[in-house]
Amino acid sequence: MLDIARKKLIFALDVDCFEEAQRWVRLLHDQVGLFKVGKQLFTRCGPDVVHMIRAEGGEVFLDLKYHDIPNTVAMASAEALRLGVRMCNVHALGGREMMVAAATKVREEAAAAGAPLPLLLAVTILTSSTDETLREIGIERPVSDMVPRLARLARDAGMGGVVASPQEIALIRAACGPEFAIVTPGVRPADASLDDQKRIMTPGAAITAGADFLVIGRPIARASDPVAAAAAIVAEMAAALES
Ligand SMILES: O=c1ccn([C@@H]2O[C@H](COP(=O)(O)O)[C@@H](O)[C@H]2O)c(=O)[nH]1
Repeated sequence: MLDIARKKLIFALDVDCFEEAQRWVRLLHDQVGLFKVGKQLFTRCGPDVVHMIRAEGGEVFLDLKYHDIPNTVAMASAEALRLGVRMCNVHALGGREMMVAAATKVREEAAAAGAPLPLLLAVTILTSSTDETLREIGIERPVSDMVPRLARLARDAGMGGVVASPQEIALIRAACGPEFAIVTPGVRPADASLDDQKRIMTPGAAITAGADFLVIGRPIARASDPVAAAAAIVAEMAAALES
């Protein structure tokens, strides 16, 4: 069960230099299933960091959350495919036409190249957001309405899953069924700092709720012993999978 749990843990590589990213990959390679490359590291290091992780034997979630006109997002998603990432994502708030364009382009390009299809994810509502955040930008519906609504839109547009808080897993499963992938940041061990995360759950509770993958960064990166912190999270996930 520990192996299954480990494969579900994604470490957020939120660092600002290539060498530090490589140190983390080497340190945590046996503890986690994937490494997430986000805006900070990709803006600093570009595709080289993705190539490095793959050369080290790791798999990559390219978390660039594309949100632009449909053609731009489709072309950017095709570039993500060419990098050989296992997962990449767009913002569901970019709308149906944008998601259809991305999903269609990635499928066509993967088929033409004989390349494996990455898991295309749509970010629903960021885990740092609350109902109040939505009201501030003119969205009167609560997070608990918006997340399943965006998840359904993403599924119908051809996305393979969503990024959401573990708090919304039951709503997403009811809207989109058991096969639709749910990747959850906003995960905090019971004694960890929440940082800027607002809609959180513990690793065990997220697994029990049905998360397919957990994204965790600072609780591991800022621990005095990151390997032990990752191992403790994996053990908590494994215990939840067993029960
Ligand atoms: O809704 C979202 C979408 C993406 N993220 C990303 O996940 C990690 C979380 O890191 P922690 O240090 O564990 O908070 C981070 O890279 C975010 O960009 C998210 O948190 N919420």
